[in-house]
Amino acid sequence: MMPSVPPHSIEASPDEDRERLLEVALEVDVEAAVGEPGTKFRIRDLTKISDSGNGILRGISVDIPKGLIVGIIGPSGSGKSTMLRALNRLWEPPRGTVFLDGNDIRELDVLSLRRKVGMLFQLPALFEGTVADNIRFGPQLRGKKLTDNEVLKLLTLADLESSFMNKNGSELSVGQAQRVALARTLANEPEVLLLDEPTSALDPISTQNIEDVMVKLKKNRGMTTVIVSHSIKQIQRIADIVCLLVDGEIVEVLKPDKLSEAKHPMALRFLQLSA
Ligand SMILES: Nc1ncnc2c1ncn2[C@@H]1O[C@H](COP(=O)(O)OP(=O)(O)OP(=O)(O)O)[C@@H](O)[C@H]1O
Repeated sequence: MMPSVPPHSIEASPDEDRERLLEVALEVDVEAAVGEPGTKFRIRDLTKISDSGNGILRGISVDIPKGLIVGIIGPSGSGKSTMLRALNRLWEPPRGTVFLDGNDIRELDVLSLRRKVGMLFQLPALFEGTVADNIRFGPQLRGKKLTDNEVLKLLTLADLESSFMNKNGSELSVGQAQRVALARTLANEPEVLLLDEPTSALDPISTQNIEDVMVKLKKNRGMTTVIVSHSIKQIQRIADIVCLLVDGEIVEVLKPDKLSEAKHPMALRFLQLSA
């Protein structure tokens, strides 16, 4: 069933001028957007009501294009994490509301989904053991043992030196541990990264390292990334599109350099106070 509200939508194709596509952006009609090859996630009328009857997500409809970085910003408690967690079923969205490459994620095997759609949280939680043990963990579950060389490649990808390989997780700073968590996620060869305030506990240099990796992954691997951040500056540095979430609703979808053109009063107030 089509939602009554047209989804915010943007499409991307590696063969076409991305800037032009971003300009066209938004407000593409549902019919045209559904199943388009440039769409990674299709979200339709995603709703969550709390046990006490409050709307946590109120009919979110948006398309997440392939190969771009999508930022989600909004006031505390607006539903950003809940929306993000729906995308890999850390919270189970209702059937018929979230589609990955056109497939309802509720119909997919949840473990395969989470391999394809990796997630990083605000604070990295490493398993006991060495950095290499952590990175090998995911592939090992599928019966694949990563060689030292493969582990090194993942470390490099996450901007860590080879000397980290045999360090124990407990010896690392939060910023280094976050990059190991990223390498561990990348070991599963995800197509999408979900990042929930991944740098809010990091210093500016570690933050920049993680941001650089995100941008490199987009450029070199066509990674689709959805990042929740409280930092509008961060979103402006790395995102291609930004969704403004207020009180469980996406009230604006804009290019990051057009944030000042937001019209929704709450969104405007939030942007002014966060600037
Ligand atoms: N399982 C739940 N049961 C009841 N209420 C919940 C549940 N999960 C989240 N909430 C409520 O839903 C609202 C949205 O929470 P969420 O964590 O998604 O917001 P957020 O925008 O990510 O907030 P923040 O920026 O503070 O992290 C909040 O009011 C929260 O208290």
